[in-house]
Amino acid sequence: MESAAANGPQPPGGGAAAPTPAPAPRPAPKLARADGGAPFVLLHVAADGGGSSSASGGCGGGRSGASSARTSGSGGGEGGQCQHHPAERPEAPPPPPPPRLHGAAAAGDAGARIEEFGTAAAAAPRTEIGGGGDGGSVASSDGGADGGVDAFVSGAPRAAAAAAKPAPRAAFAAAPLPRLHLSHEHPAVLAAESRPRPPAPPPRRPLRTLARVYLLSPLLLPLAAALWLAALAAGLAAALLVAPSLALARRLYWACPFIPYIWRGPARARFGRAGALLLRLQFEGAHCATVVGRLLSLPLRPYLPAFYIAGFPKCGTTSLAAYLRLHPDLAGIAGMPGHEALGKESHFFGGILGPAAAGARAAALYRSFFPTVLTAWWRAAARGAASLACFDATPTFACMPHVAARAAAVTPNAKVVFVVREPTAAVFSAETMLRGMGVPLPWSLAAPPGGGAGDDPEAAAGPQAALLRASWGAGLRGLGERRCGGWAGDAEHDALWAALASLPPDAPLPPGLPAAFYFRAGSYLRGAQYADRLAEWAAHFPPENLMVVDFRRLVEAPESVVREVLAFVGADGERYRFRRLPPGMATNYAGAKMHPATRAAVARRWFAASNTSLFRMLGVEGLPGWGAPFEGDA
Ligand SMILES: Nc1ncnc2c1ncn2[C@@H]1O[C@H](COP(=O)(O)OS(=O)(=O)O)[C@@H](OP(=O)(O)O)[C@H]1O
Repeated sequence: MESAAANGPQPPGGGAAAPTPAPAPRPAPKLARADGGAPFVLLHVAADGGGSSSASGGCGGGRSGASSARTSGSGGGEGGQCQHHPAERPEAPPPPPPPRLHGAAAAGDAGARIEEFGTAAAAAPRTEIGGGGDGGSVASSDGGADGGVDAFVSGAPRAAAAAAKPAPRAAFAAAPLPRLHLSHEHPAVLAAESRPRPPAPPPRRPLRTLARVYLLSPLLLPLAAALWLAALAAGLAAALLVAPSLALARRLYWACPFIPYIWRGPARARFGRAGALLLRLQFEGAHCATVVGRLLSLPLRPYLPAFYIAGFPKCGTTSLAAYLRLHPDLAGIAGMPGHEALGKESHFFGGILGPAAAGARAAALYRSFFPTVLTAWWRAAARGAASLACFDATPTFACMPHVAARAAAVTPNAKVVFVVREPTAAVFSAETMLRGMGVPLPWSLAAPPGGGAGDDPEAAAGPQAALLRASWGAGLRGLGERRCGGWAGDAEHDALWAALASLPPDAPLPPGLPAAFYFRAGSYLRGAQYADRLAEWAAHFPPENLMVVDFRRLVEAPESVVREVLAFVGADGERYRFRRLPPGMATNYAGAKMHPATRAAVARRWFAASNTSLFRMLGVEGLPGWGAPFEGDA
C-alpha cells in the first residue's frame, strides 16, 4: 500500500495544496484484498479538524465507524469508475505511514478530490489530489473535534493517490483501524456467490407458449366472458328482485303481521334455522314474483270482483271459497301457488299495496290480483266456462275500518257474502291459530275468568291481567307498536274504534292497525261483534247485495249453502259439480278448550247485545248453537 501523497502528481486544476507537517508515523494496517490486489489509498483525517470525510468514486464508500466521519461514494463524474483488475495492479510495496490530509483534493470532473472544512481546515493549507481521469473524489468536511477518518479509496489511480501530500498525525497513527470489505469482496457476498445455485429452468419453448395463447384463449375468453355475464345477470336479478321482494314482503307482513312469527317459531322448530330461512326466502320470493308478475301483466287483467267473501275471520271462509272455485265460471285471486290463504285473500283494501288501495288508481291496481284473459280463454276451452266471474275472499275485510267504503268505490255493484260463527268459537279459533304460529298472546279464552278476557279484566289480579293492561296503550297511539297487545278497558276500546271511524276513507290506515287487530283480544272481540261490522257494509252496499251464511250450516250441509251462494252471486248452478273438501284452515287445538266460565263471561259481556242485533238484522230468533258453543267447536 502506498500513500496518496507519495504517489500522486499535482492535480491539473488543483488549488493551492500545501504540504502539512509530517505526522508521526504509525503502523499501517494490513488490509489484504481477496483478489490479492492492493490499490488502496488510506485517507486519514486528523482529529483536530477533520470531522467527516466523504469519498466518492466508482466503488462507493463506507463508514469509518471509529471516526464518526462519513465516507460516501458515488460516481465521480464521467470518468469516476473504479477499476480493480488485479492484473493491472503492481505488487504492493511495504505500507508507508498513512498520509495526513488536511485539505481537498480536487480533480475536476474526472479527478479525485479531497476537501476538508472546519476550523482546522480553514487554517491549514488545502491538499488536493488530482485524479488521472478515472479517479474518485474524497471530500472531508468538519465534523467532530476528535474525529478522524481512515478511508480506503479503492480503485483510485495511483496518480490521484500520489497527489495527496502525506500528513499523518500522532493521534491517528496509533488509532486502530476497522477491517472493512468492499462489497464485491465481502466474505458474506463471496460465500453467497460460492454457494451452489439451483439449475436454471430450461428455456421456454416459444412454440408451446404460442400454442397456449392462440389455442386456449379462444376457449378461455368466451368462458370468462360467460362467467362475467352470469355474475352480472345474477347481480342485476338480485337488485331487481330482492329490493322489491323486501318491500312487498313488508307490505304483506303489514297486512298479515303474524306471518313473520312463523319463521321465528314453528318453522325454526321444524326445519331448523337454515330451513326456516330458506322457507322464508321461498315465500318472499314467490310473493314478490307473484306481485311483480301481476303488475307487469296488468293490461291482460280486466277483471274486478263480482263478489266478496268479506268475513268473518275463522268462520269457514277458506272452505266456502274452495267450494266456489269448483265452479267453472268462478275464479278467486290469482294467488301464490302453494299458499292456501294467499290464494284466496288479496288484503288489498286493508292496505297491502299501501295508500294506493284507496286512491284513484285503486281499481287499476286491484285488477292485478285477478286472472288474465288467458285464464278466461283456457277455462272456456277446457272447462266450458261461459264467462268468468271473480271473487275476493279476505276475511278481515269485514272487520277493518273503511274497507266497505273503499270496496264500494271500486265495485259498487258487487255482492258481499259473510259467514258468521258463534263469536267465542271464532275468537278461540283465531287465538289458537296465532298461538300455533308462535305469536305470544297475553290473553286466552282457555284461561279462567279474570286471567285475560274474563268477565271483569279491569279488576282482575295476577301477572297476565297486569300485562294486558300495560300492553294496550291509549287510542291510536297504541296502534304504532308492533308488540302484541291485549285487553283494553271499554273507554279505550271506544276511543280507538272512534278514532279509526273518524279517518277519511281514502286516508292510509294506521301503521299498527293489522297488528292491533290480530294481536289484541279487544280487536278480535270487536271484530266478532258482527252486527256492528255488518252495519258499516250495509251503509255502503244495498242490503240485497249482502248475504250472511251460518257457519254451522256450511259445515253440516256445504252443498246446499254453496248452491245458495251461487244463486246469490248469479252463477249457473246447473254447471256446478259439488265435491266434498276437507276443512280449510283447520286449527290444531291440541286438546285446548275454552274455559267454560271465561267463554260464558265473554259471550255475555261482549257478544250478547251484538248477537241480538244480528238476529234482528237477519229476522231470526237466534241461530242454533249460539247459546252454547257448537259441538263441532272446541
Ligand atoms: N267443513 C268444515 N267443517 C268444520 N270446520 C270447518 C270447515 N271448514 C272450515 N272450518 C273451520 O273454519 C275455521 C277456519 O275458518 P277460515 O277459513 O275462515 O279461517 S281464516 O280466517 O281464513 O283463517 C277453522 O276452524 P277451527 O278449526 O275451529 O280453527 C276450520 O276448521
